[in-house]
Amino acid sequence: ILGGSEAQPHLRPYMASLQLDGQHVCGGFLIAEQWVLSAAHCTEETDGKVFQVLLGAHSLTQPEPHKRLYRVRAQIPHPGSNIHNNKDDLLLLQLEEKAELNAHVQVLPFQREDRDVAADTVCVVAGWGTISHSGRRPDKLQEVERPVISRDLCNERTRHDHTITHKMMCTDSRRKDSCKGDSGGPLVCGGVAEGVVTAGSRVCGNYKKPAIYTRIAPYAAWIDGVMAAAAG
Ligand SMILES: O=C(O)c1[nH]c2ccc(F)cc2c1NC(=O)[C@H]1C[C@@H]1c1ccccc1
Repeated sequence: ILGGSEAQPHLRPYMASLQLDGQHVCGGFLIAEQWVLSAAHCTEETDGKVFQVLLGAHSLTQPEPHKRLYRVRAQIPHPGSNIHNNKDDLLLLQLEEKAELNAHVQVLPFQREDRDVAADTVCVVAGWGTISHSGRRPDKLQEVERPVISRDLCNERTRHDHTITHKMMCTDSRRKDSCKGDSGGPLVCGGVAEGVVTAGSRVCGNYKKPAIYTRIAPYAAWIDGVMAAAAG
């Protein structure tokens, strides 16, 4: 997160850190007791290794009550996701067991109504991603408020040049922005997850390259289907 501030500890109890060998790779968030939603690109370059999911954390390194690392039973990227673009950039992770819910570990509801969030709506994005252009990594969860920008503005030639589909949304990236390592985390508007930070590599903090999120509502049926099928 560029230009943000340290989150109030455990006030975003849905936040997840996707880790490989104890290292934070991407964000994610709890959408059900046994399910975390993140971004499919985060599984690139992991040569088939399976993530572990840290829940209940504020600091990535310090011992904290209710902080717990969960094994992942299954990682399911959206079938339409691919390495060439940001399309369908979603990843579902089934935890080995149901997460123990408490004040520090809670599910975040996601938007099911497929309607664009109005431009200028102020949303919040949080994560343990880079906090400086030099790539400094925070130990504690960061957050920043960002206004939604219209798809038309985001699709202008000098911005994302008509690559933003109706299943994506954008926020202003002037100075304050999500960045590498924040991918997979939720864009929260009015207490509901409306988007997931896309994990395609992109410059951060440059107003000419707005942040891109996968809208969640268009994928509600896919998410429900995967969770129902796995429940058996
Ligand atoms: O965050 C992303 O957009 C993104 N997309 C990817 C694709 C492949 C892939 F193997 C990883 C990623 C990845 N995350 C990262 O590189 C994370 C490791 C870096 C990081 C940044 C800040 C703080 C801690 C760690």
